[in-house]
Amino acid sequence: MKLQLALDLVDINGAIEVVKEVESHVDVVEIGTPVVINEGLKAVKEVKKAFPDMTVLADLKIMDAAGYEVSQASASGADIITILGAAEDESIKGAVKEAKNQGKQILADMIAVQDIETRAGELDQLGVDYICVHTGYDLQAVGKDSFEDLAAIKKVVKHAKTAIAGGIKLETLPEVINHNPDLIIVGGGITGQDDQAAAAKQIKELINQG
Ligand SMILES: O=C([C@H](O)CO)[C@H](O)[C@H](O)COP(=O)(O)O
Repeated sequence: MKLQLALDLVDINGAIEVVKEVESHVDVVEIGTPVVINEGLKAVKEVKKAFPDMTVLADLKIMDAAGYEVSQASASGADIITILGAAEDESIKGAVKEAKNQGKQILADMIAVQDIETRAGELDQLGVDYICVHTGYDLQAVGKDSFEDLAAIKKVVKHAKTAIAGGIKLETLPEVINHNPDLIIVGGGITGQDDQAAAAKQIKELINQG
């Protein structure tokens, strides 16, 4: 199980400062959708330039023009790029093809997918590298989580790695770990803490203990 730090509510300098604090405890750094909306792919480029050995994920949540958008994120230094699981199969295929050409990976985000199990099976066949169950901010606000969805996709996914995101904190981490996803994505559970390095360290230690 790997740990991905999601950076959503920072600017480029803020992102670099957070990564400096926590880099030895995280495996992947996510440039979150709000950061890309505010700063563009320059945010991906600058973070990758500052931390060339770090795996950087660009959370573009692609819905269309997938091959082109993957090519642009890849040129900016992203190692993993996200597409919405709800996108058309043609878009998924375009993203996977371009990522393979560039030696990059695709994470399909299942946010707002209704039939999670069926779609996860299809995405697995379409060749995405990760399938991520995700309770976004707006559903977190009404008390939802993604544990059942993770169990559902683990039943059908044969090739892709599994991931979970959305409101994961130290208190909910044991339940996440019990489900054994390949990638655990934590944003506010680290960035919202007074001591971000200590929070990341504690989370990583728990993950390593399995
Ligand atoms: O993808 C995310 C969200 O849609 C905003 O872009 C977050 O990165 C993801 O939910 C992880 O962040 P936390 O929920 O704060 O852990």
